[in-house]
Amino acid sequence: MASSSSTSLPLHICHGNKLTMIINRSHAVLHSIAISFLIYYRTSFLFHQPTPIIIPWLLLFTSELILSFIWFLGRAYIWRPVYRTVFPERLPNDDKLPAIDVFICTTGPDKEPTIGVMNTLLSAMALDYPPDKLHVYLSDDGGYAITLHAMRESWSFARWWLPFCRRFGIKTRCPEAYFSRTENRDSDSENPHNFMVEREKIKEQYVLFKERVRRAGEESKFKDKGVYTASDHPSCIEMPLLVYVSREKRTSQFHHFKAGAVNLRVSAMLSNSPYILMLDCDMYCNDPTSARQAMCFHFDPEMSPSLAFVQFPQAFRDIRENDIYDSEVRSAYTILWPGLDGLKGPVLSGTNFYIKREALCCHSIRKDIDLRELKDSFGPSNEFINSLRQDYKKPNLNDNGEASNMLLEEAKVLASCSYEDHTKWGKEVGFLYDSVAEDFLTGFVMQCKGWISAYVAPSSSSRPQFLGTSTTNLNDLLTQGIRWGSGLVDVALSRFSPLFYGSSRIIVPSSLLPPSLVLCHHPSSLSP
Ligand SMILES: O=c1ccn([C@@H]2O[C@H](COP(=O)(O)OP(=O)(O)O[C@H]3O[C@H](CO)[C@@H](O)[C@H](O)[C@H]3O)[C@@H](O)[C@H]2O)c(=O)[nH]1
Ligand SMILES: [Mn+2]
Repeated sequence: MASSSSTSLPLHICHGNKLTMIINRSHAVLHSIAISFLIYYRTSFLFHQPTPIIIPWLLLFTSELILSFIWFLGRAYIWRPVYRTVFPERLPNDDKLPAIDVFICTTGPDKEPTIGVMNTLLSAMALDYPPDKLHVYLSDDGGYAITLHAMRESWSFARWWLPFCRRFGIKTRCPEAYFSRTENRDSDSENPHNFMVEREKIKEQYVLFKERVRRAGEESKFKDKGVYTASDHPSCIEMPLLVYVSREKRTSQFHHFKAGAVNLRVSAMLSNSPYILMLDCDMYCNDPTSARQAMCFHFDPEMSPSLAFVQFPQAFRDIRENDIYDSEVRSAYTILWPGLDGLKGPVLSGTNFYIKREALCCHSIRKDIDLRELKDSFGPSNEFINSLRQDYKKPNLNDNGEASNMLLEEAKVLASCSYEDHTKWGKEVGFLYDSVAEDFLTGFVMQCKGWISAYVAPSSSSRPQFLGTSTTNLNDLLTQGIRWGSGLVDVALSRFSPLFYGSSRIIVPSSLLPPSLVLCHHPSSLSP
């Protein structure tokens, strides 16, 4: 529980449901007794009655033991489920809030429609947070000219959209979602006529913006990437506030998918905010107060020193009524994550989390640390190493919010694909490369190193903090399932295998969490 600096009232409270806990634990005890009897029965049969059917009997017993072990690991989830309530209105004044860098990742317009990505971008720019403390980076992993062009268009449209949202207290700050709603009672404006006139004006601008982006997408200069392709292009950076980043990609160098695309170095050069919000390009900010909700934990003097990230659930807006494939992954966000939150916190879930930059860069830089040692970890850039030494507090921008040409040149060097050679990026620093499930692996290693996390689900009366699109057809679902499964197998077989790596450092039952995630949540991932 945290107290705001101005009052003694807590910024957040954590409550568990005692009755659920008692029922869960009693059930676990009863079930364990039943399993013990079963094991006793099988063992005594094996010792006392040697029969010709010994092989099937042994096979059956082995499978029962494996299933019991998986069941045992899964108990960690229900051992101590907790729920959080936040009080963002008790945060200190805006001038005391820390800056936030928002990272939105996209791979290309073929799979991820440009206008959808721009909507996510606009919703992030419109977060209810001091505008000078919000920096939005679009990481375009394909390096598409159309994405950069659409981003410039979004910048122009944002000049209409952001003041409108702030003036009328609009809650749905993703323009597409806002204008496609029929009722539009989102504002409690005192002057409804004025509001409606203004709304129509903005809607007109939005339609024009969409049309310009659509037309540009059809132009050959944007369709044709010239000599470059999505996996072979140089780096490119545009700014300010809204920053376009496309890291360099070469076919000769492995790119490590999203983990490689999330470029912490470029943002350290420009804004260097102490907190980072990660977003998938199809996941927009549905509640503008999420940043302040996260700050309720990061401002907690007791929790903050070891708190790596605050995770929000993934909610989806395209779930069909029957959801036959469970695209909503409901059990994860309603049962498992609150269960993990009662222990050491939820696992990193790829998107919708506010993370401390320091947790991703491993450690704060001690003043006495050797420069050579720093360069071995972070690469040769002196500018980048200086940014670490500034303790993540001083943005490198001038009074107009602009970066010098020299800084932009340095940022390009940092975005090059060879910069990471012979450094610890991806091995110990940043998002880890050992698995395609970079989120799970990075979060798990962080927790092994002593960091904790918190989970904030929306209350029944409030709106989901983030809304996105899910996989609704079997083909996409299988592709995603295979990627997640193989990502977890990568982890299970890597030097970070949870069966060995975390166990000695995390106390039981927390140590059971990662292996239980692999075994219970994705048991298929262990099958060949
Ligand atoms: O090479 C890549 C691949 C993906 N992405 C981006 O990563 C995000 C997630 O990719 P997606 O293909 O949509 O994966 P999902 O399975 O929907 O995503 C879940 O699983 C991923 C791990 O497999 C996490 O990274 C995601 O945050 C999590 O939401 C998207 O914004 C992509 O644009 C890249 O930038 N580069
Ligand atoms: Mn996705």
